[in-house]
Amino acid sequence: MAAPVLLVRRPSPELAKGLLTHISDDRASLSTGLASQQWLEYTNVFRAHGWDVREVQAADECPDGVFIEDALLWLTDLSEKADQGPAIILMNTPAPSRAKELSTAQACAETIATAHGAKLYSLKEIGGSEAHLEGGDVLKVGRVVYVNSGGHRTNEAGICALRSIAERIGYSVVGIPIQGALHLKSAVTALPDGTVIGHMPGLQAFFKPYLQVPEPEGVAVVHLRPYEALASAHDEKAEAHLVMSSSAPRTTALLESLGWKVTTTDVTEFEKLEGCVTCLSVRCRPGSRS
Ligand SMILES: CN(C)C(=N)NCCC[C@H](N)C(=O)O
Repeated sequence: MAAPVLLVRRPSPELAKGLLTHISDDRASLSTGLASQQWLEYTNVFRAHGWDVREVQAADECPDGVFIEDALLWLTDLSEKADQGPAIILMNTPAPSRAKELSTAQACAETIATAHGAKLYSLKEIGGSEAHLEGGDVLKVGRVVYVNSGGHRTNEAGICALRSIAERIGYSVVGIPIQGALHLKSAVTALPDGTVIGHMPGLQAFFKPYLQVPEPEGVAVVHLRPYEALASAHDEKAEAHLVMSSSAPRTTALLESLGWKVTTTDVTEFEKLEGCVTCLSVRCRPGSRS
């Protein structure tokens, strides 16, 4: 894989009919025109940093189709010999209005798997039709894959199916019981040095090191670094450039004060649907500084 691949799907014209679970309903103010502009600017941040941005086939009949992270999961091979190759896993959502997203996501996953020597898995084939998992419920921190065991989009059968894949390529899978947030990555993500960041109370019990951030929108960061690397305290901060929402200026200032390079981007229209900067893409990274 020459350049890392960013899988994205453009927003549906029906975006304002997207699902809401835990936040107040401001969908009436949502502008699909502004959402399209924000989505394009989001993809341009990655293009500007050497990512190969690939569009998954549009799914205009799927209001939440832009949240492609929930449909596909990429796991770089972090096993000792790295002889298995990466895995790209088709998720299995329990949300009826999102089920139709999976067919076009699968078509893209097949293309990526062929082009990049990845093994394609279907969660449903491994765990059965009642095994549910969405990519928003998965947070990779080095060789640990944290999965939400307290939500309603992922269940135990889904976690077991994921574990049967992930352990083969060097990961351990740890369930975290998140309550009161849609996905695991609605509550926490991680800095390149392995520090987990969150905003809701009570999360520090699950993660070490942990950093409380001042805004809920500040929880989500994506690393612009083009390769997967084991989280380490010695990560070159200048190299580990982060993308985050413009809706969290105090968190941006906090992370910059700690030496992290941050690029902010507007995702307000997606935040109205409980989305964030991680949901809008699948980051397919090669395994090392290749
Ligand atoms: C990290 N997050 C939150 C995600 N990966 N997905 C957001 C999905 C939002 C959509 N309206 C829904 O309710 O499915």
